[in-house]
Amino acid sequence: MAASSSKKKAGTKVTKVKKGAVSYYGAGDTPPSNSKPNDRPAGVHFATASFAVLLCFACGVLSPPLLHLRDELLSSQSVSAASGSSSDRHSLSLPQHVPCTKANLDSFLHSAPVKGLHVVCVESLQVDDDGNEVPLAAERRLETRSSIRLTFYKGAHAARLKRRVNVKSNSWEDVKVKLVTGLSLMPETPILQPWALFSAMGDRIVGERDKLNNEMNDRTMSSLVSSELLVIAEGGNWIWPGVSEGFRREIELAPSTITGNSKNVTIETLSMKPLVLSISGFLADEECDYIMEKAAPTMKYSGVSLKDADKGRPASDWRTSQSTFVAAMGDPILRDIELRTASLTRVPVTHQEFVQVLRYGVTEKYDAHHDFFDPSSYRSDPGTLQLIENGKKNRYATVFWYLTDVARGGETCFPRHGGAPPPRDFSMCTGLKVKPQKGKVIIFYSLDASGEMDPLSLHGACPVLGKEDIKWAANKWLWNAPMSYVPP
Ligand SMILES: O=C(O)CCC(=O)C(=O)O
Ligand SMILES: [Fe+2]
Repeated sequence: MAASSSKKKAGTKVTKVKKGAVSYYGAGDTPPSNSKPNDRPAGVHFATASFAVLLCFACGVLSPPLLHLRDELLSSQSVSAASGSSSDRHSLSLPQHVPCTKANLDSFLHSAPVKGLHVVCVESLQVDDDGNEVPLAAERRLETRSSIRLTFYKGAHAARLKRRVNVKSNSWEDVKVKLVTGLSLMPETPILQPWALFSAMGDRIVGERDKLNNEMNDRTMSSLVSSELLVIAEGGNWIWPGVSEGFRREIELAPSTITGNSKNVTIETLSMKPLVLSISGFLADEECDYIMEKAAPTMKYSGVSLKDADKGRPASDWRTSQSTFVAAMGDPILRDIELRTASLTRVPVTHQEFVQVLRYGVTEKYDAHHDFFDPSSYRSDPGTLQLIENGKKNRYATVFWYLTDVARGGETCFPRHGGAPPPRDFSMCTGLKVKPQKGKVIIFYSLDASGEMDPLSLHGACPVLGKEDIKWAANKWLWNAPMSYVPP
């Protein structure tokens, strides 16, 4: 990765996209009739926690989400090439240049279309001596251009048939019209978030609803051109393209707020359907020990947030583990991990719930469920419906932290792996099984790239089998929009 400043910033590298190979950038249902992930008792904790988070932001105890700023990179190429238009030159920071080479495209394109995910390449064109529009050499892409050429890979699909259009103006609104028509982008609705456009590194550049003044327009256009390879997520939040099972992508995380060091991690695709990614060594052993120690005094047998059809049933019908929510306020270690989680997912820290720590003793488990809130299951629960704004807001992804190794059992299972039908018995531990490993985290997406609930994200915790084993883990739930508090 090329960076113009000596200060290292978060980024990703991709070169090739071979199954199982690390890649580098050249220069990234429900149980029987359904419990829902969040405990009713824990639902109260959840709401209180969210309120506290909001209060904290309001009073400035926590820093605002600087993730995207922090992730912005000035590539040496973009800087040395910024000799053209004044708007380009005056850009404060531009995303890292990820050229649309075959190797880089291979790290973003899939063998089958992905709903709601698109890749767009942006080329600068200039009129040559014969009056023909020709692409500008990469190092001159920020210079005055006659137009830009957009190449669409709808559904992030590596199809041979790709669409190209030219845009003559330097106006984001004109580019937007081409994107909307070329990719059939769905507009924001009362139950759908606006779409957003990202650099290949997951930096949000602009969104459907953003209103840009002239300066912002110029900066946005420079960002599009300097990035070259762009990603659009119709749900409005970054999602790491899975590419294929076994695909590995190395990314650099934002520096730690405690040590100032940044580290590289490898994101491995465990499953495409549902999308499950695994990151070993994300948490240090000492951090895992610290979280368990901090959570231990308040651990209680977990509840579940009952769906309409399950009212009156005990939580232990589905879940026999203990849990507690832990706030990060005034806790630099937890706060550092939250920011690292935001850097890993490229989803702002404002979208996070407090971490929910879990403990399973021998035989304890959690039957298959979804982490999202399906509005159709909460028709008699106005509190939940209000919280999720009738479905517009929802849990987007789970970053699941494994705090201990478990010798036997205790896997996280995904019974619908590969698109399998819903299991007949939700307590059966079937499908993809992820073994707990201290410090490892997995990311699974409850909503797909289009922002819709993904029924295949059904998952559960297999019973712990070893007599000596205790499984400690934690849910870090990320929402598709900033958290807000709705009084019960
Ligand atoms: O413990 C696990 O592996 C999964 C737990 C889970 O899905 C949850 O708490 O929502
Ligand atoms: Fe879950």
